[in-house]
Amino acid sequence: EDKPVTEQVVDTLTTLSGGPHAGYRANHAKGIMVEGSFTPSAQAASISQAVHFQKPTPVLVRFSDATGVPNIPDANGNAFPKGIAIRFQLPDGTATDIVSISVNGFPAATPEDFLGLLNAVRDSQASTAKPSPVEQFLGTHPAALKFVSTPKPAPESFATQPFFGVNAFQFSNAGGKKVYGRYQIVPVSGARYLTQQAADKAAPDYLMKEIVERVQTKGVQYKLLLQLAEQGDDVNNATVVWPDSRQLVELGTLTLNKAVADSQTAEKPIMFNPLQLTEGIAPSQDPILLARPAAYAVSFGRRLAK
Ligand code: HEM
Repeated sequence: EDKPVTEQVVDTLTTLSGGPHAGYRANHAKGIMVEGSFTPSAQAASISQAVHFQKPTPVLVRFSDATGVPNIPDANGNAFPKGIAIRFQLPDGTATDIVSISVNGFPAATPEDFLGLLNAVRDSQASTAKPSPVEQFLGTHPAALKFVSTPKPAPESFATQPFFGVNAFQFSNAGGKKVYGRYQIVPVSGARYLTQQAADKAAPDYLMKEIVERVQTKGVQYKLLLQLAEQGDDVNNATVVWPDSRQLVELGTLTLNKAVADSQTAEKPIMFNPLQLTEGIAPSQDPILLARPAAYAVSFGRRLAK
C-alpha cells in the first residue's frame, strides 16, 4: 500500500468498527467530556517548568471507551482499554494534553506492528484458518499477547479507574535538569471494579451517565503521578513496563466538578493530541508516541469532513 501506516491504521480501525461512522472518532468513538481544574503539588516545579506545574489551571477531560463503535456498551469486552484525555488550558491561551489508557503498556512497539495486530484481527473475522491470523500474530508477538490477555475488569465508575500514560516524555525544570517519566492518573477514592456478574447486568451507558452525575454532586479527584525512569530503562518502547519499584513523584491533583453542556456536539471539533506539549515537556523518541498525531489527524479530518 502507498498510504502512510498511520492512515492504514485508521482505515482498519474503521473497518473493525463496522464504519465509517460519520462525525465520530475512528477509535475511542464513545466518550463524555467534563471540566475542572489541576492544582500542582509543591514538588511539581522541581520536575518541570511547564506553567501548569507552577499554578492551578482549568482542564477539559474526555473519558472514552475503546473501538470506533459509537454506541458500544460500556461493559462490553471490546470497550477496553478505557481512555482519558486531559487538556490543560494555559494562561496564554495555548493548551497541552495528556492522552492515556487504563492499561499499563501497549501491544506494539511500532505503528507497523500495531497495524499488523489490527489487520490480523480483521482478517480473522472471515477466516477459517487454524491457527487464525490473530492467533498466528499473538504467537509471534509476546507484547501483543500480554496486552490482550491482561485482565480488563469493568470499573464501578471512571472515577475508580487508574490510567497510564504508557509513552515516556522528557521533563525539564527551570534549572535545566532533565528526567524521563511516564504519567499515572490514580483515583483518590481508590481503584474499584464490578464483579463479572454486575458487569453483565450493567446498563449500556452506565459509565458515561454516572460520571456526569458524580462530577456535579461529589466531585471526582485523581492524583497525577510521574513514574521516573532509571538509568537503563527503555524510554522509547511502550511495550516495556518499568518495574513498580521506580520512584513515583506526585505532580498534582486533578479535580473534576463540572459537566459539559451537549458533550456530543462539543467533542467533535476537538482533537486531543499527546504531542501538544508546552515548554518543560518534550517527547521521547518512542515510535508509537511519534505516530499518534498523524493517525489522530486523519481521524479528525474525516470527522470534520462534510
Ligand atoms: C500507533 C499507535 C496509536 C494509534 C495509531 C492510535 C489511533 C487513535 C485514533 C485514530 C484515535 C482517534 C483520534 C481522534 O479522532 O481525535 C485515537 C484516540 C485515542 N487514543 Fe490512540 N492510538 C495509538 C496509541 C495510543 C496510545 C499509546 C494511547 C494511550 C496511552 C492511546 C489512547 C487514546 C485515547 C485515550 C484516545 C481518545 C482521545 C479522545 O478522547 O479524543 N492511543 N487513537
